[in-house]
Amino acid sequence: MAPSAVMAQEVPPAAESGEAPGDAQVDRDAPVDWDREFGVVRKTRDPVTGEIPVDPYVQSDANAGASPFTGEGMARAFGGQPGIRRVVDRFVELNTTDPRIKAIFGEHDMVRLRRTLFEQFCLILNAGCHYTGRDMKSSHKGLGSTRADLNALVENLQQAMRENGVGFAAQNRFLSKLAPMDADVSERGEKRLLGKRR
Ligand code: HEM
Repeated sequence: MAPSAVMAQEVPPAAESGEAPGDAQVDRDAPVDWDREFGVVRKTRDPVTGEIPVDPYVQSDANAGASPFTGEGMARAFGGQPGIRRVVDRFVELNTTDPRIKAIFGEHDMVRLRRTLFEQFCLILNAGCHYTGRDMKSSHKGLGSTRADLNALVENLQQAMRENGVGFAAQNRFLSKLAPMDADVSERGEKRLLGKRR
């Protein structure tokens, strides 16, 4: 085959200057793309919702992990949807600034959490919503949260409800809906260490 212009370009000019073959093509000052080197895939936020996409799952109200109250009493005690929104936003704020548990929330999508928590609370309180989030077991899998973390989170929820004028009886009724979820949202690390089971 006759030498072409392309083949002529492939002969490294550095060959005559003593550089190793191929060195001419390596830009030693170019920044290294470490994500590519380590195969890290970064998900970008949806430009409309601001949320980071999650793997596909089947949506169902059953994923909320508790059946709704009947009647309007609980929704009213929380101040309807606007009141539930205030409780959820404050609850998320407390959790993400609480030195005991903020590290667990650090790398996660708080835009999505605020939306799905609102839907979950609103559904359970019978305030007119559907829950579109994941079930409690799969969404908390691998977080490594313990019973102590759950206790801290419940204290924060109590504070958020108290600050937003939810009466004590309604607070306790709501917490009694969440309590059975404990095995799905936390691991019993300390209990196991102590050799005890609840
Ligand atoms: C009964 C108690 C709890 C309830 C009702 C609850 C509720 C929820 C809901 C609705 C979601 C969103 C699911 C989705 O994205 O589809 C979620 C996610 C999350 N929860 Fe909880 N949770 C509870 C306990 C906890 C505890 C104890 C911790 C840690 C201290 C925790 C940390 C998180 C984190 C970090 C996420 C985001 C997970 C992700 O982005 O993949 N949760 N939780």
